[in-house]
Amino acid sequence: MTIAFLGPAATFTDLAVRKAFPTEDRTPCLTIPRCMDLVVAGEVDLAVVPLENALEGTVNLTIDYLYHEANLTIIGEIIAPIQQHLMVHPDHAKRWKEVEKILSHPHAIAQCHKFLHNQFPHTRCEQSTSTAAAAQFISEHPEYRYAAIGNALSAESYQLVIAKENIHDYTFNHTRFIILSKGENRQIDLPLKKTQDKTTIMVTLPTDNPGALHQVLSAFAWRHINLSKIESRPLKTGLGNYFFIIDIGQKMDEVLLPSAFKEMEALGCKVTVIGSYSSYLI
Ligand SMILES: O=C(O)C(=O)Cc1ccccc1
Repeated sequence: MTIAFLGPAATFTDLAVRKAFPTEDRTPCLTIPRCMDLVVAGEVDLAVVPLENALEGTVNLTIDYLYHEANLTIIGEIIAPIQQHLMVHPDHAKRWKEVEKILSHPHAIAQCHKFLHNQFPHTRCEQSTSTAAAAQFISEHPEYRYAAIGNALSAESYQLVIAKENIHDYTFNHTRFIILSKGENRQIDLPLKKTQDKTTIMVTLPTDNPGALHQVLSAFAWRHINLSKIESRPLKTGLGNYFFIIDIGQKMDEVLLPSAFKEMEALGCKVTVIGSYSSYLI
């Protein structure tokens, strides 16, 4: 089996893939959409992409590409702890406080916002395609006095020195990664701790039915179905037009969830199940 992930080697996504699929082949990709495209095209079996971070929230690109472009199924979820470190080229290890620029993935920069604001108030941050891409750039360009933010494996893989450990602003820093597959739901069993079952749906509301969102929530509430997340994203058809992503705290069944979805469709909602899967913790 081959698994696409946001590369290069040693990203946080790569760490999750190595833990979840220790013996499978891995294909690094430059972007999250590229990971999904490879699954759609049948060039790889699965993709693992970040979906949500505890500090920074949803990875909008992942949700939006899933809704608008890539018809894929979520077959599993991996929740991984995230520790961000500041790293520099060994040539600059002693004078790391004088770096001129800090590179990283936008989510990693956002997770360290307070640290950067307090310790590097005059240093520019620049987005890179991933944390490991930032580390790789720094490794290949000792002539620049730059730093990268990323994990310990990327420091080791690209021969960088960790100048400051654990620079993320809040201790409880976790990221949810989803495992995507083409076609029907397929069962996977990962060598990790299984924590809960989930079903994720995407819902659009009717435009001519005031109170529809309340009624959607009622369809779950009176059945005692637990929701762990609801979020709106723009439909990209005009201001005020949204779709909703809803995480339900149980697997798809024969009766309860189908009856809730039928009730929502009777209100004029469009309901798409994008996965019913187990969540695993690293
Ligand atoms: O850039 C990476 O290493 C990624 O895998 C994306 C990411 C960035 C920050 C936190 C979690 C995942």
